[in-house]
Amino acid sequence: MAKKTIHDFNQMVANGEKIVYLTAYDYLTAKMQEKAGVDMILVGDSLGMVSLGYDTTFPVTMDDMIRHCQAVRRGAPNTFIVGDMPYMSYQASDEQAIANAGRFVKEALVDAIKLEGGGPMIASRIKAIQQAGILVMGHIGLTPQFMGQIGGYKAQGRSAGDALKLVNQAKLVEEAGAFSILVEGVPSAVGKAITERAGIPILGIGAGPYTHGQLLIYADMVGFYDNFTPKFVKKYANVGEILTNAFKAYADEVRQGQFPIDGEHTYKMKEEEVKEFLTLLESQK
Ligand SMILES: Nc1nc(=O)c2c([nH]1)NC[C@@H]1CN(c3ccc(C(=O)N[C@@H](CCC(=O)O)C(=O)O)cc3)CN21
Ligand SMILES: CC(C)C(=O)C(=O)O
Ligand SMILES: [Mg+2]
Repeated sequence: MAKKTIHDFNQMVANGEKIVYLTAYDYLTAKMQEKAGVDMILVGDSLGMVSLGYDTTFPVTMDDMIRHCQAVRRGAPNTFIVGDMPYMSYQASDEQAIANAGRFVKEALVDAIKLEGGGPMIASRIKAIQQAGILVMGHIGLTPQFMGQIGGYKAQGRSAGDALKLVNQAKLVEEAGAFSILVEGVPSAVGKAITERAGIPILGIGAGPYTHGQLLIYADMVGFYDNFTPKFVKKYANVGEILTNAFKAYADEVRQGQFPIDGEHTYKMKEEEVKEFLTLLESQK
């Protein structure tokens, strides 16, 4: 299937078709997701937590993101890929934001970038990157790069006043030129209000069923990442358990000499070569 474009995503919204969005961080996973027909892949800075083992997304660097976006691109050459701008790769200035967004496109051939926030400074960054010719996805609600100010990974927009602020942030991000917005960790009523008022595709993660599409962290929905599981995750498989059992079975068989089996998992040598080999060994004594 041909790679989808923003026109396809806008058409899907017009037709009432949901947009399927998942994160991926490596070649193998991206390949499976493309095969499964996922519409859009996010190489999230959750990479830092899910693949690199940090407790937060803060330590993730541009070089980390570029390397993993390249791997995902190789695995999913025909899927729309969004690169997530890591902490401090766009905050300092519009110029810094354009330069780093440009690296994602130039070095990893992503289709769009995403950045967190809904205030006037972020609106300026979105406008600058968009005017440089790059598609920008906004990200509001539970924004992990603001976790210090939020006070942890907590749902947002749970009071009437905070909910209204999020609706207004979505407007600001859309007006700044974002082609789509990801809304994370908000009550369904807030996801619904933002979606109904938007002129661009609204994607949700933990934002209820009314958004134009859904995102999950792939490692959560297959039961791979187990440090914590957000409330909004549904587990579709238990890959962590399957892999752990496979590793245990391998360990047992190696220890008991049951693996490898000679003749099955081994290289063969012609009979005459073995004979000559033994003679050579003998004559070397
Ligand atoms: N593996 C993984 N999945 C994610 O969804 C995710 C990441 N990592 N890393 C970056 C952010 C952090 N996110 C998180 C992390 C934790 C909760 C969580 O545990 N929430 C609790 C309490 C919510 C509250 O206090 O309001 C929950 O029960 O959902 C939610 C989103 C979403 N993102
Ligand atoms: C949690 C999602 C929205 C994200 O930004 C990421 O995967 O980094
Ligand atoms: Mg992120």
